[in-house]
Amino acid sequence: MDVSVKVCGLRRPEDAREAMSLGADFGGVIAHPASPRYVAPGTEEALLAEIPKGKRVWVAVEPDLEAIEAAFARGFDWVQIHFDPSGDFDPVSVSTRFGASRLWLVPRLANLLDFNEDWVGLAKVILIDGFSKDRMGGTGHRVEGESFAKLQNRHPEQRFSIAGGITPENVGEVLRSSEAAQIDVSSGVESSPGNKDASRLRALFQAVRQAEE
Ligand SMILES: O=C(O)c1ccccc1N[C@@H]1O[C@H](COP(=O)(O)O)[C@@H](O)[C@H]1O
Repeated sequence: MDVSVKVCGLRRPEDAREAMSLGADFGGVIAHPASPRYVAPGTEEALLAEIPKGKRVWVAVEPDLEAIEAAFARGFDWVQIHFDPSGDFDPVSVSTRFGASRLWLVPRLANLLDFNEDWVGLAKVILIDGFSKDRMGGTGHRVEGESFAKLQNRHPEQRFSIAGGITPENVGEVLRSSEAAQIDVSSGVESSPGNKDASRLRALFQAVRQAEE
């Protein structure tokens, strides 16, 4: 099976160029100020020049509607929203306003059993990321592959992506256990937070292609 790969947390144009040349399906740009991978809205021009149209994902934590609108206006194709399901953020109103086809949703879940069936269909992709009680994303924490596979099998009509601590070394096992068709990778291909490592990127894509055979 072909696996879609998003390389997230791109900050440097040369990292985006390398990821795209290796076959990344999506490039993610983080708009969360607390992240070491933060790229301020409006300063993404050089980065976007290296990510072809159709592959540009803007990643934010509970953004307001105006910020989402502005990200689309700057040339992003997709908006990936991390949110806390126990808080005030309403994924239904965002999906209604912008349409599910342009959204990726990332509910912050300590336990996949807390997945709310009502989220199915609200977004093109629902991303399952590793949980941390202190952080909203980019945690480096793993998701249990078998639990992800069960969730995907319960909702075959919804595309899911798995994230959290995926590295060149563990991606084969992640793909086997989760049966995921889409993965999201960030800290596992970095030399330091926010800086991608070209050799780790190459190793990641090589391992993915091997797993696809
Ligand atoms: O990377 C961040 O700092 C970040 C901050 C806020 C929201 C999302 C963030 N990153 C997302 O988390 C996944 C997994 O990262 P990792 O591989 O565990 O480091 C990453 O792909 C982004 O989508």
